[in-house]
Amino acid sequence: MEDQFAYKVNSLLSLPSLCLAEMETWFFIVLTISVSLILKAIFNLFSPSKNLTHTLPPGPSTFPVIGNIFLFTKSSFQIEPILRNLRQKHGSMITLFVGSRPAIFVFDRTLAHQALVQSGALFSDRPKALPTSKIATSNQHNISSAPYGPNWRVFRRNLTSEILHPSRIKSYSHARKWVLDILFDELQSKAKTGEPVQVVTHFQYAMFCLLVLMCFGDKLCQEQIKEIEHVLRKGLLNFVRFNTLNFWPRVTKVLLRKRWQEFLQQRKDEEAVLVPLIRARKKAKEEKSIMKESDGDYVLAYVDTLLDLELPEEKRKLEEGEIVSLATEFLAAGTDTTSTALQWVMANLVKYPHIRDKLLLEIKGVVRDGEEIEEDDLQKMPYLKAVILEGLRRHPPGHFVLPHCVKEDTVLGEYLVPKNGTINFMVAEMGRDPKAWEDPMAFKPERFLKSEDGGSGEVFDITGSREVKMMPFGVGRRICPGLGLALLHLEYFVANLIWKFEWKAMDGDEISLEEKQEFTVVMKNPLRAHVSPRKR
Ligand code: HEM
Repeated sequence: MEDQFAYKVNSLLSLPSLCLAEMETWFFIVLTISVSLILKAIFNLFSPSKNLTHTLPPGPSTFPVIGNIFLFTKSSFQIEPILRNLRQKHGSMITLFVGSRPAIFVFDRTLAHQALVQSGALFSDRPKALPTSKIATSNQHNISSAPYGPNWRVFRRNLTSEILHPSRIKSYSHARKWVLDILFDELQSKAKTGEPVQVVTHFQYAMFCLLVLMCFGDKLCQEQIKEIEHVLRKGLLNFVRFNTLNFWPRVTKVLLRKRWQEFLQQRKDEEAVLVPLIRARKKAKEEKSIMKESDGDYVLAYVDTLLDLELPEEKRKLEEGEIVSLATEFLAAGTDTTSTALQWVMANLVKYPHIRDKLLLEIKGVVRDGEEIEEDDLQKMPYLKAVILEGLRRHPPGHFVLPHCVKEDTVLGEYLVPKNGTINFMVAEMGRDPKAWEDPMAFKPERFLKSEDGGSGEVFDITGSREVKMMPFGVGRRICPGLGLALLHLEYFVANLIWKFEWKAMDGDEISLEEKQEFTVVMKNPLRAHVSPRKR
């Protein structure tokens, strides 16, 4: 997730991913720059650090200047199996070179705990933004890209205490109901046609509506929401193309001028749809026409809190562009991650009727026929929680965290983590580690049930504070601040979708769990199912 969608899981490696068709241009670029870089690169490669007692983790041999050249033809998702192979040869910490900068990858759960939890203060920094990210994040003025320091603390505390605090989250329950009704209407009208429904776009739209309301307060009309969604999605879809501009910006500004213009236009388009909403909120605030909390319809919006925020070091309020960056981060971070997880969970429930039936039985034990599922009811559904956790373990929406870095050369395990590199953690691999999970590729929610609920497990701590067994939200100081909200959204929507509708796989259609990288790691064959209102 690192432009305004800093969250983009595709960017997790911070690698410019280039398609083969562009290789000619890139060879030309490489040649043009090689003379000036060669001395620097050789210097970096042979003396990556002043620390003489530890070496970098092992990895494949590199080309001077350009590092592991094969990286330039791969997306981050394609690099995952390469890293897996390298692990057989080199062990659980690997170094790849992106240009002359080392990028370290960690498979080991204990080392992840050591770095991110036990030595959290050392490993919580973010790398310097690449040129496109610098523009999109208003020079690292959002939570996910801000360096570990006072600004990050203020941004993050504002989000967690003002918007994501459990009592505040509760105050958005009417929004969840509103969005659930929109989703039900869409599914019902599709169900009437008798055709199978491809659910993912409906899930994405539902999550987006919810986040827009939390961000801007007002229930916008659906056309307006669709317009914002369209603009932001365009940016997401072009993300890899725009990322290539970072490879050698001075050269790409000449050779890929049109693409730069397209990128800058994208940012302008985002400002064009979001700035009027921010200004409207500001005006209402100035006119004191926003209703008080005691009024029934009042909702505090994320943007309201940003208008009040003061940057501790610069001692000034946020500029409009910075608010745009923080708002787009909020919308992007909370939408595709959650809708991807929702799709994976629903796919498993459609694929495995015995799990679906067990969940339905649990819901029936809590809610009577004809009644709605209230949010408080979710607390009485341990199997539902186990289904969601199993979904996040087996299918984490991001297979890496966002790149971390250290401010000073540091040692992790037996290796050096240098300050001029990045470090990332193999999220999906950890959740599928056979040493931590029996039969790890199977979908078995029971592994998360406590013994009193008929399972063998203990209370599972997803924050990994004592031990890392899986980390779909990251762990430590940079752990996803939206964790609680995401879990609530997943529980609420899964429970209601199972309660209101019957779900059936299409005749003869095996549900495939193959993966594909988009913004998150999604189903290669999106879930299509027969959906019909449940008869009671
Ligand atoms: C299933 C849903 C979600 C998943 C799997 C997820 C996962 C993650 C992961 C893996 C990280 C990176 C942690 C790291 O770099 O160490 C992250 C960061 C972040 N997430 Fe989420 N996330 C989800 C939902 C949300 C929601 C709903 C929001 C907000 C509304 C949110 C806001 C953020 C922010 C702001 C960061 C950056 C934190 C920082 O750098 O301090 N996420 N998330």
